[in-house]
Amino acid sequence: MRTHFLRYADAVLRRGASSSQFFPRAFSSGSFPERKVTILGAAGGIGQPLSLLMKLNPLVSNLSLYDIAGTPGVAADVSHINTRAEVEGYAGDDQLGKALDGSDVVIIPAGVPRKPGMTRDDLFNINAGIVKSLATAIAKYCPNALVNMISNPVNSTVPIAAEVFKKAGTFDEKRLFGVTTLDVVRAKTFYAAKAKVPVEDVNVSVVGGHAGITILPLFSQATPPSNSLSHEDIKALTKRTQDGGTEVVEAKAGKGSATLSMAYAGAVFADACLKGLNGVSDIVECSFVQSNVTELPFFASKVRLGKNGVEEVLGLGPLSDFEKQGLENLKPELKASIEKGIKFAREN
Ligand SMILES: NC(=O)C1=CN([C@@H]2O[C@H](COP(=O)(O)OP(=O)(O)OC[C@H]3O[C@@H](n4cnc5c(N)ncnc54)[C@H](O)[C@@H]3O)[C@@H](O)[C@H]2O)C=CC1
Ligand SMILES: O=C([O-])CC(=O)C(=O)O
Repeated sequence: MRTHFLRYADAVLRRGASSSQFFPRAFSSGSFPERKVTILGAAGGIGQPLSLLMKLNPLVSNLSLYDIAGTPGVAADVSHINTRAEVEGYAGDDQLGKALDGSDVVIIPAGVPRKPGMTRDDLFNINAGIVKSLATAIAKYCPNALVNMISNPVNSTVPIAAEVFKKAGTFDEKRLFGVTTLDVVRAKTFYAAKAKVPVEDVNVSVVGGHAGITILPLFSQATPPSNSLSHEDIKALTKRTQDGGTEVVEAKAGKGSATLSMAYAGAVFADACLKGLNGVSDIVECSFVQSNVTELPFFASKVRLGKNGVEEVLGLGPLSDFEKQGLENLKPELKASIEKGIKFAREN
């Protein structure tokens, strides 16, 4: 599915078109409602390219960029791009409330990234506290916003945010999302290359969580289907998708983890949330949400997005024996990560 802003970005890249030349009348900013999007961690490796991509999105009327430092520069920079969104930069704790006030969507890529040899869970000690304080501010200043959690470990940071919101009396399970879109982006890319099908036609669901074996791509349901892939091919594609983050961490050799592909994935997911809010029908993306799909309280699967956030959490569909086994294998680790997040939020 092509999004408006991706079509726009494509056109800008291919034709060098200005926004006024490119936007067909139906897509001109006047036809979309006002939407404020706030990025917490906007001066970071993900935050900066994500700020750029959200500035290109015609569904955004106000783009609020917050970090502990450095955001005025990022904001001044992207604000010169001649697209709809008005940009504000906010730095430091005392500006957090203003940054969040009136937000429709809050995207959180705040926190430390991995270095080689680390797991995502190794980030817990630092990122859990960051996420808890940011979630506390969201509960206070924009309790109705859709929250897109990028900060790792997602399998724990989403339950932390949920606990904070419950304590504040603002929790709405329809409005809290762990962003697992990068797993889907990777699965699509790797599948297309192996199955030799055009990547833009490929659809693959990725379910479970967002770390190692908890990432479970459902290649048996991939479209277009491929008869040419052996069981060994599927196993290798699954492993590569599960290890995609580590592949980037190792290639960056100490300089962080995926930032550009994550910014793309974050922009795709935020765009889907905005379309849902605006009443566009049949917007479906995978996300780590409160769920009854399995016995685990949070689980990533396909989710239909609507005017209030999650409209429907979709089931898993028919699984291959390999995927059924993968599902059973991931449950203990995912359960432990969820419980770790809940315990942290309750005790701190
Ligand atoms: N969900 C996913 O698929 C992915 C998640 N990630 C995660 O995203 C997070 C960010 O990664 P990068 O951007 O590469 O890291 P980075 O270190 O480049 O940027 C993080 C930013 O967060 C800011 N920050 C720290 N504490 C903050 C606070 N209390 N309030 C606001 N901002 C704060 C920092 O100042 C920094 O600018 C990491 O936890 C990483 O593991 C990364 C890739 C994919
Ligand atoms: O691997 C990491 O640490 C960052 C991440 O979540 C990803 O790239 O999927």
